[in-house]
Amino acid sequence: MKTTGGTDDQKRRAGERAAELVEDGDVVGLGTGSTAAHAIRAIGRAVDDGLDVRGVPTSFDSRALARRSGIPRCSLDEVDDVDLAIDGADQIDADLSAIKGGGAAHAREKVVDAAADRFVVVADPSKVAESLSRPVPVEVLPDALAAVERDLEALDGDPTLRRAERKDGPVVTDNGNLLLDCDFGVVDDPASLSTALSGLPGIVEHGLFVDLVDAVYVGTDDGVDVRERI
Ligand SMILES: O=C(CO)[C@H](O)[C@H](O)COP(=O)(O)O
Repeated sequence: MKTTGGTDDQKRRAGERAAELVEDGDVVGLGTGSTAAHAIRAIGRAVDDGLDVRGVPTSFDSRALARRSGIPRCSLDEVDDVDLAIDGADQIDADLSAIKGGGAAHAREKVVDAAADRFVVVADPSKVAESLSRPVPVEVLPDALAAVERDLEALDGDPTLRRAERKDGPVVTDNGNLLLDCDFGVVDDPASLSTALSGLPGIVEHGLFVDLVDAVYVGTDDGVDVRERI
């Protein structure tokens, strides 16, 4: 379910510009995916140069990259506050609602990103859309799979179990759960759908991020377009 429309240079520009927002003493949410990885590497270089930060990883991969980049790490329950979170997205609309979870990490991402005083999405231009229309990743307790599939269909969704690429069987998240990618077509009202999904028993977390994003940094071929929540 990864989206790969943008170039690595576009992603790098977005990630590196967002990393410049990090200030000495900050606690920073470290997002997941190829664009957030550029931010993590840039923060690591700043740590080498003396910046004092702690990173709260959002996934196994972002924790490993933070370690390799030399960023001191902590968990959310060890800090009173997250100053800034930098994370990628699979699609982002004109109101800065986003779909996340292409890397199956949206449950922890939502907890960390929502805890941040400021949440900045880093993206390439292929992620920007007028309306959300990609399938929404839904993390599900394994025992609840069939019941959640039925509930999603009742919401006019078309769920597909995400399968692993390099093994037979389903994707298992960092939290030991399964993933349904649920196609709702064009999502006319992300807030209502988000509320409906959050109310379904067996759903651990879904990938609709509504009213959470403060700014989007879109890396282009020659710079970075910044969109701030108004
Ligand atoms: O939500 C995510 C992981 O769960 C990622 O942030 C999202 O998939 C974007 O990844 P990339 O920057 O590699 O396109």
